Amino acid sequence: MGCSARYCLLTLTMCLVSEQAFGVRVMPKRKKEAIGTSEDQSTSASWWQAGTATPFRDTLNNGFASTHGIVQTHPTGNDPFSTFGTVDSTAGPSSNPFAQTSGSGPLSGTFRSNPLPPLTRNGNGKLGLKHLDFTSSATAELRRNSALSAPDECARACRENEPPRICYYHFTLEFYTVLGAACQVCTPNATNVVWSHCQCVLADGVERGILSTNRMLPGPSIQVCENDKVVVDVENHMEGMEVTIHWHGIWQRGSQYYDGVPFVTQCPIQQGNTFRYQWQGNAGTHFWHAHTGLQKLDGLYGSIVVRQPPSKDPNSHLYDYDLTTHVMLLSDWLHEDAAERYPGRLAVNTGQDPENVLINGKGQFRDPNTGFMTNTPLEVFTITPGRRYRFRMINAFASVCPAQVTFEGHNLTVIATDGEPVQPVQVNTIISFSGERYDFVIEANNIPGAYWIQVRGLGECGIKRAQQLGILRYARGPYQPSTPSPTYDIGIPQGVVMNPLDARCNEPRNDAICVSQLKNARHIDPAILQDRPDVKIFLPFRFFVYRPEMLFQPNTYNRYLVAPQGDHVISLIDEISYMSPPAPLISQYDDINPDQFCNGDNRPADCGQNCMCTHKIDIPLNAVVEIVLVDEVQIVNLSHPFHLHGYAYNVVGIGRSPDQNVKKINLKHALDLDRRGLLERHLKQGDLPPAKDTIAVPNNGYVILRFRATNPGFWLLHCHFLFHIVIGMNVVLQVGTQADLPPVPPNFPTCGDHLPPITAN
Ligand SMILES: CC(=O)NCCc1ccc(O)c(O)c1
Repeated sequence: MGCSARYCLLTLTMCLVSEQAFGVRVMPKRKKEAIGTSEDQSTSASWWQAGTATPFRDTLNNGFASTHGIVQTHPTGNDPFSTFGTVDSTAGPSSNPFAQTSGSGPLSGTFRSNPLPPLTRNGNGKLGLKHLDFTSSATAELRRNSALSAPDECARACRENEPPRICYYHFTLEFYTVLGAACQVCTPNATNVVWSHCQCVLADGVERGILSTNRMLPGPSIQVCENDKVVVDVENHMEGMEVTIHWHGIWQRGSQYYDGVPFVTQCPIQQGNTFRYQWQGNAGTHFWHAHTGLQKLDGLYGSIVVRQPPSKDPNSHLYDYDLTTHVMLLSDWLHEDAAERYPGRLAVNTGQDPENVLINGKGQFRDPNTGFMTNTPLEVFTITPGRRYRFRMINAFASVCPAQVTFEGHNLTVIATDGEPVQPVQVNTIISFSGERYDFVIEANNIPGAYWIQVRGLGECGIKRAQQLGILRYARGPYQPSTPSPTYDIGIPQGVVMNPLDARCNEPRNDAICVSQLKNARHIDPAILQDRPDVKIFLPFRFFVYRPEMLFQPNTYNRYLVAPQGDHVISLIDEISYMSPPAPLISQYDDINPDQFCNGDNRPADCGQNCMCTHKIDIPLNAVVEIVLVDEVQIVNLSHPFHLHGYAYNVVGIGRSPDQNVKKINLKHALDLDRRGLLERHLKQGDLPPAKDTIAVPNNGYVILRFRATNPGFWLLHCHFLFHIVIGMNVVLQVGTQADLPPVPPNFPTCGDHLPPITAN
């Protein structure tokens, strides 16, 4: 019964499963013993009942999810409904459920003996040792080195004068499965942070192969305090695959070689190898993801939260809680490997638009053909009446769809974007693009109950009407919202929108707020606002559309993407399509043939319309840099989000052509507008352009960014849409020279071509 070729209705699957892994429902008491968690566990039995979208538990009151603990910014308040109490200096070890197994306090700086959940029993009632095997390498490292702190010790309230920690993580990357056999052993019961108690990945209830980190989706969350050192051992067990991990939003000052860009800052990590990343985090909401190939879209991502003492956050007075569980990672989701969509097909499953959207890896899916809906758990965020909560939203989409987030019955006060604080603005809906983060405060000031959270995929996602729901639940209130579930077409009213798609940013309006209208909550280097920057770079970008006869000429093998309408395209920035060099710029610069490099001023001879080379622009250290990104994409209605590694830049202007006669903006027109002083720049005394590291260039428009190039390195600037990266929408900014960079650590892996002389027998 029940299983179509492509997916199983979870109800049926889980009914089967429950017979094997029983106890969950039939013998709740034994289940309780077996899993050794809080009594609330038994409620989880109800979630697979057919036909309902009942979320089965709340993320605050669960057992092992307590690795999340609770991080509170103001140690005076106590959340009366939290099971584990709040983390504050007076709470001592008991605030940390793992710490209960030992005697030393959380500030001792030494690793305590038992970082693992208690041993579990398997279905036969025997002790299952699986968990020990699973985390053995992490455990071993932590045991060996007493200077290291475990992930749950690092996810804490931050205070001034506390010594920094060294926070250790071990990521095991594997091929894995949604609804795999692990789901016969257990059902996940929480938003897991670092180690999942249960290795069953449910996603949206549709079976598929994925790539996973520690058998979790999303992968582990890294939550630390500013000045902590983060150490992540990435162990690659994806057969036949290489990988790098990029720490999106982390500036990597002094650790430039750990930025995770293949062939720019490192050789990719080979199968069977472990690569140790070490960095110190700048404060804010960030995330990590694979930067190689299409792996991110198959599941290799997770959140990063770098907290500060409240005294250092200009908006800390606006919220009472900054919980480890109130991270909201949005991802788009396919029901097949991403590689099925690249270079792309002409007949079935065309284009690159996702089937679904996930919130923290959770969601449900409605089969458009049968109308059946899976009933996997939705994400639930629990709040207490009267309190104000900081939410940290991460757009980890890979496709071109913007994500629109709306909370039923609650305003959102935006207080930060891409990790950088802004002066608070109140909105009802946030539209975000791949790579962006928005932090907002929600006050639990409505009638205690359960409220819908709606995340709609816009743009191309409108074709499949991809959306996902979550629940904002008042503690001790009902689990199920009283209103009908919002649909794609009849959703929660959007109200005032952060980041409107029309990008009308330079006129008064009360229905929307553009990013360029946000005000930085921090001081701005006056040099940023000077009339003339030291370096000014116009970067137009577009697609090149191949004629098939050109693309499929015998003995040529140019890359391409089959776009939704069937065009075969590559990406161009300043008429160049980025190609990776054969070895990393940062560690093996001299191994690279200088002819490999190019830029607008140095185009290789006879480089045609599809010019492919390693696009690199040199920038003097400490220069004030202005970049004008100009959307030259014809026809399609896309806004491309550009991400810069190594920096947060100031967004000094967003706009479209003021010239009514111009149908399509291009480089020539943008240069002309600039000469006439008609490009929008907020550089007046007292202007406070917000700092970001990812910004959408409006369709048929431009964005102007500025930064002072104080961080030397090789920094990728690129469209964050995954399929645009692989067809070349990237450029490397080389800031300073090799002499300005720290040397790579000893035995840094090397790679490159192997082309020895051909020997005759
Ligand atoms: C004429 C033209 O520029 N065609 C490109 C269309 C395109 C390319 C890539 C995408 O991801 C997409 O959605 C659409």
